[in-house]
Amino acid sequence: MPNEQLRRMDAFTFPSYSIDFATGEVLFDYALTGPTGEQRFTEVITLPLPAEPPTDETVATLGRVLEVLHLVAGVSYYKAAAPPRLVLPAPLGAATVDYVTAVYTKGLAEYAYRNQLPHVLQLRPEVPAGSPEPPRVYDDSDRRPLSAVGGGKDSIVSLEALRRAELDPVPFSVNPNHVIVAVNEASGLTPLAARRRLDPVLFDLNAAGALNGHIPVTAINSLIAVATAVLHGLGPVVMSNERSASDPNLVWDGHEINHQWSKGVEAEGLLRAALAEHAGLTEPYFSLLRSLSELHIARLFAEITRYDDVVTSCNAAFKLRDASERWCRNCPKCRFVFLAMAPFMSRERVTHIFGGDLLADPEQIPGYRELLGVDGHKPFECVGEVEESVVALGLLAEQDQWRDAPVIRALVDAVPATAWSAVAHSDVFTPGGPNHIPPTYAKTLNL
Ligand SMILES: CC(=O)N[C@H]1[C@@H](OP(=O)(O)OP(=O)(O)OC[C@H]2O[C@@H](n3ccc(=O)[nH]c3=O)[C@H](O)[C@@H]2O)O[C@H](CO)[C@@H](O)[C@@H]1O[C@H](C)C(=O)N[C@@H](C)C(=O)N[C@@H](CCC(=O)O)C(=O)O
Ligand SMILES: Nc1ncnc2c1ncn2[C@@H]1O[C@H](COP(=O)(O)OP(=O)(O)OP(=O)(O)O)[C@@H](O)[C@H]1O
Repeated sequence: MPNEQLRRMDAFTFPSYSIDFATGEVLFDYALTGPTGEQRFTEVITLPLPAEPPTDETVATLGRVLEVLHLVAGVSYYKAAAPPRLVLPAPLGAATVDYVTAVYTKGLAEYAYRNQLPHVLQLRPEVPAGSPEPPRVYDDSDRRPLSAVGGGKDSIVSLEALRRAELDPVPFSVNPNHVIVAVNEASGLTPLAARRRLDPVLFDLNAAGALNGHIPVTAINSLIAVATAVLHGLGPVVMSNERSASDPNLVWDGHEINHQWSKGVEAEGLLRAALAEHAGLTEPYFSLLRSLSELHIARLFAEITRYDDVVTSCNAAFKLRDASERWCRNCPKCRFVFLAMAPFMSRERVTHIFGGDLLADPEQIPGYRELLGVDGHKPFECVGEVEESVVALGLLAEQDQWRDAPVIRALVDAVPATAWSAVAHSDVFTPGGPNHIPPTYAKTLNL
């Protein structure tokens, strides 16, 4: 569909979805519609099948989870035209409407900001009248946890904490790439995997200049994980989203713009409420690391050595095409994670993990100045707060292995005195903040 026709679409709809229990394939249909025609999309999500066919009760609960996933996964296709109307297919409860509304507004806020589409932040879905059947209650709280694995340090910390607490975690990933496969192999655990196949039409539309941008992919991964846990009779989905994921990058048009919104505690609470209301799940989903800063997580990761040859957080390694092998060593994520790990391990070890020494590369100084709050705003990446970067730099400046490094000296001189005094009493290593961690799990981190 030509781009100018796409831009005249005035509604986004969810025509249907279906699941084939012989293959695990779930087909989600979407449509951009308008006076000049419609553009259809189909996303195929393939869930791993359990050894035994699911019971009718499980099928019913799974169906409810898939109804929410159908709505949330639509963001990938909605963003191609950003029509003013979001027309939902069936009645929903208030909590579920709240979650879907937040996904399409707060979850797409960075996309709206970068494309200057303020109406997206005001989207209110059109919900058919009526109330859905109340779901059966499904208490999964005491079953084996499904531990989401993204290939980076955070989920490794969680997986090892769950293993150490003998909670017998099952690693799970969506579209596990070479990094995630390597991390799972290093763990020695047997993982579960789901597949997502985006409609190739979207790539054609992108190539023809369709609107594009950041989406709340963690919301999609999370619901696929919950669906997998229900289908396999497993317990809570354990995520590894840190405290700072809840903090916005900036405010635009009166709205917080948060690159990581669907990793934040607000998204976590809204999803839990929607799953309780629509699917009857009592303890479906939480982040084990919610009360920790990225720097604290990096310190916990430094105690684990079996993943040094595989751990990778760089987003370049997760592109669908032309992915990098591991760390690109020239992006905000690489810069931040290197800075966060360096204080807690030898310079040789962190250089080995990254395949190079970012703090020996003067070309990284401009990017580090952004992370330290000296220039610009916090990058639109999954990076820690400015305070965390300043604390990490301060720790390095006191270490013999780093104190005289030219890049460290340049950065220490660039950070203003006000920033140093602000972190003098930092709580970066003090767990805190709202979280939904069940008591059984809270003690697994041995904090
Ligand atoms: C890996 C990455 O950063 N991808 C973003 C990038 O996509 P790009 O075009 O460079 O390549 P691909 O990832 O191969 O995607 C090709 C196009 O496909 C569409 N698409 C892809 C995945 C999906 O779930 N939905 C999609 O619509 C999209 O149009 C792509 O252009 O730039 C894109 C445009 O800005 C982003 O949409 C891609 O973001 C991915 C969904 C992605 O996986 N991003 C994660 C690295 C990410 O953003 N992680 C955040 C989590 C934030 C959250 O709240 O969930 C983080 O680490 O903080
Ligand atoms: N492909 C995926 N499948 C399932 N869960 C994922 C996937 N990618 C990321 N996640 C989960 O989403 C959350 C956010 O991902 P993120 O990339 O921040 O985590 P990570 O890769 O474990 O750590 P890091 O922040 O060091 O990259 C984490 O809980 C992670 O486990």
